Amino acid sequence: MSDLGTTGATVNTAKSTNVTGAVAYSEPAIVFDRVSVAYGRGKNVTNALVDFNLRVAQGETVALLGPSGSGKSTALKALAGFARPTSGSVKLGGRDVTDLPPAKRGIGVVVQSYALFPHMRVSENVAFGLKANKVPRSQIAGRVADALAMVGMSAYGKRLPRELSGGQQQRVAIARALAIRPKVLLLDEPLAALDAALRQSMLAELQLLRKALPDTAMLYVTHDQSEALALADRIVVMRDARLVDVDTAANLWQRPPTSFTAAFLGGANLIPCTVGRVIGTSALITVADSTLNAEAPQPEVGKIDWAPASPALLCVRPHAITVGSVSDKGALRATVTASVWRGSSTRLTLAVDGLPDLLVQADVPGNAQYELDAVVGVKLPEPAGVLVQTPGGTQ
Ligand SMILES: Nc1ncnc2c1ncn2[C@@H]1O[C@H](COP(=O)(O)OP(=O)(O)OP(=O)(O)O)[C@@H](O)[C@H]1O
Repeated sequence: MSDLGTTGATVNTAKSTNVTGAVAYSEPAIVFDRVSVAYGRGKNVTNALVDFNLRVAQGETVALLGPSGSGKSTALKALAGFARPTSGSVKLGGRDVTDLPPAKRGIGVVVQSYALFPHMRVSENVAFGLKANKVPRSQIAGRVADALAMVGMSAYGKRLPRELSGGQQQRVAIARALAIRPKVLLLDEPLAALDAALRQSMLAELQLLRKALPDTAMLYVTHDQSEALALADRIVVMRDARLVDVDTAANLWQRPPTSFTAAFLGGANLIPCTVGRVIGTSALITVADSTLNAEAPQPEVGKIDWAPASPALLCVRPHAITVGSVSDKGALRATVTASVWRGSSTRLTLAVDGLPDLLVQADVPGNAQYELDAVVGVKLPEPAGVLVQTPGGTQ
């Protein structure tokens, strides 16, 4: 497990230079300190979050990414005050808020089913938080108009929530949270209710917003990796109530620390291989009797022993695989077991000779016409991919 989430002093603490030129370190905007949350009691207890550590710097966007039920929303609820930790603490701007009621935490929250005030018009809903936060009356109309424009809802200010579609209501909820320009903004699957085109434009809006509010920390729950990749400075990958990995999107993508993250982020192929000679961060490996080069990464903290003759997994993205003739130099012989056209590419599922119990996924450009059971040649890139430890780290 990567523990960058617990080493926030070096990774997450915002640094600024004050007027005297001295470097000042400010408190992280968000701290989870060994937070656990359990629902129910006795035999019916669900450990929804276990020993969760994370620091989010001021102005940083962190995405919580993981499969359904992995504890993402629970982490967010613990911070917002909607779920009480059974142990551990949460801090906002250095202040322990574990025992504060939600309304006193001063954070903007958008959840998937956020209920707007049904009797208030859209503009009144958005203005509500501004009034509660004592924004001068003269600024309210302008701030409401700005917030509605950000979510493409300028024309709907006079409507009641029941006169809007679900997606439109959610956009108003986002506008309402944004209008108060909170230091911490929590978003739980905020785009899930929107159709694909709207989701894209809202993603772009949220990116702009991120730039427009450089001091606001955002914690963004999603199970959609493309949202996490588009928005987050860092991604937390969660599984079974625990943090599995945390790092920048680029690092998690290029050098996944765990097989779970490799598979979850981008659906990588994890091909069993045997490690040979390792020099620095390069390794010779054997895959189905072929000897190939691979990257043997080292984490920033700790060290992986890529021991010679030990088993490992070779992480190869589907788009990095080339499919051609079986007679191509260095090609592995494979049989096409499925072919699905996806518009700009075709996803081939391949049974590769010498790799039993594994189907390799390859994305080839365009609408490639391959017959089922066709024999093809599969070439891995150079280097062939990145080594990932087998689950449990057995070497
Ligand atoms: N109020 C509750 N009472 C009992 N169990 C709950 C409650 N809320 C969540 N859980 C359970 O806690 C676990 C974590 O749920 P959580 O909603 O945090 O997951 P998630 O990763 O956000 O999932 P999703 O992506 O489906 O929203 C799940 O097993 C869920 O069934």
